[in-house]
Amino acid sequence: MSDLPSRVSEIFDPTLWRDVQGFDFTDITYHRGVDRTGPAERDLPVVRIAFDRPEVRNAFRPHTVDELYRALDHARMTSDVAAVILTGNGPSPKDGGWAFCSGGDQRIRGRDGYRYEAEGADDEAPLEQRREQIDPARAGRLHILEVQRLIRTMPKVVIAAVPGWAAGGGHSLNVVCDLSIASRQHARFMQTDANVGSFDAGYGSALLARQAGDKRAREIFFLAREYSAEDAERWDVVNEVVDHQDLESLALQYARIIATKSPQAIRMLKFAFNMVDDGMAGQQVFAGEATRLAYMTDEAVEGRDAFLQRRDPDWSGFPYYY
Ligand SMILES: CC(C)(COP(=O)(O)OP(=O)(O)OC[C@H]1O[C@@H](n2cnc3c(N)ncnc32)[C@H](O)[C@@H]1OP(=O)(O)O)[C@@H](O)C(=O)NCCC(=O)NCCSC(=O)c1cc(O)c2ccccc2c1O
Repeated sequence: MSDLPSRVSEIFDPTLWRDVQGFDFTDITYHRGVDRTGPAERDLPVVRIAFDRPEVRNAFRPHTVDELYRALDHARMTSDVAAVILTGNGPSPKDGGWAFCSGGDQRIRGRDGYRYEAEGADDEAPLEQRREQIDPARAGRLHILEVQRLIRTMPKVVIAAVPGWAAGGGHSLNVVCDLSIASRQHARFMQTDANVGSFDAGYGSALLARQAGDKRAREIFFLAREYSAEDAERWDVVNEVVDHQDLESLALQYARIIATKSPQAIRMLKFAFNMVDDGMAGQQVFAGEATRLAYMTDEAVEGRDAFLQRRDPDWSGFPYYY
């Protein structure tokens, strides 16, 4: 039996998870679901990835985004993982506030994007000192957009479990996830981009308009008003609202149900849902999986074998289906 992981969040149940080895993350946590009820511990087909900067409402800096990308990409390439839960640890040790993610860390935003801090920088330092800690050799980044694309194109279902604030770039991350569950007591939503002179003019706005409708999406961005979990459910920004204590268990339940379905059917469906909005890039992702299916057929094997055996392919056994 593996050791129980530490309780990274007040609503995290350590008996249901193990640490994923091989990573030394500072800004996120990464766990694999486990079933410890039987005689032998068994991995479950789900991982949990969480922002772990609760003292700043889980705002992300470039380093956070690097870690998030690595964990998601690892989950993408782990062939017995069906679903990913993306959430935020909490509450804040400073004031007890909960957050999913409050977007880019405004303290290290430069004119070219969000800036890396030098090795060993003090995360508790006051604002002026933080600016001095910025690494001048590294360009500013906006690569949360790369994370959005990874969530969108990974052949697994990504479930946002929103325990508190989803604001700015954190609001957009919720929009990009395949499914969302929100805490009745603590989840709050606000699209603050325009307050701080930023704008997610990609998925964060266009996909929101698909989900909530065009007028509502404009309202959410233009007025930047706080809205509740119940509003989010009514406006199709989340799938379900649940009591705070039950948030993670419901997310896990979603993931376990998804894992009972055909992996092939789930990835074809995810990419089919995306395709109409993702243009030729969406077609490419869907088509890649269609090619994989084709490779599994005798017809495609005949094409390959004929080439390798230096003969003409014999297609006679393969009708022109209609
Ligand atoms: C999220 C809030 C509405 C929560 O309000 P609340 O009153 O509950 O909490 P506080 O405001 O007191 O916050 C507690 C504590 O956390 C610090 N903090 C919160 N958010 C951030 C943040 N984003 N960056 C840095 N620090 C943050 C806050 O200062 C307090 O610290 P103390 O030291 O005082 O304790 C509210 O906090 C809020 O509105 N936050 C800001 C939300 C925001 O505007 N986010 C940025 C939007 S822009 C963005 O995210 C973005 C990023 C990208 O990379 C993009 C890339 C490409 C296109 C667009 C992008 C984009 O839009």
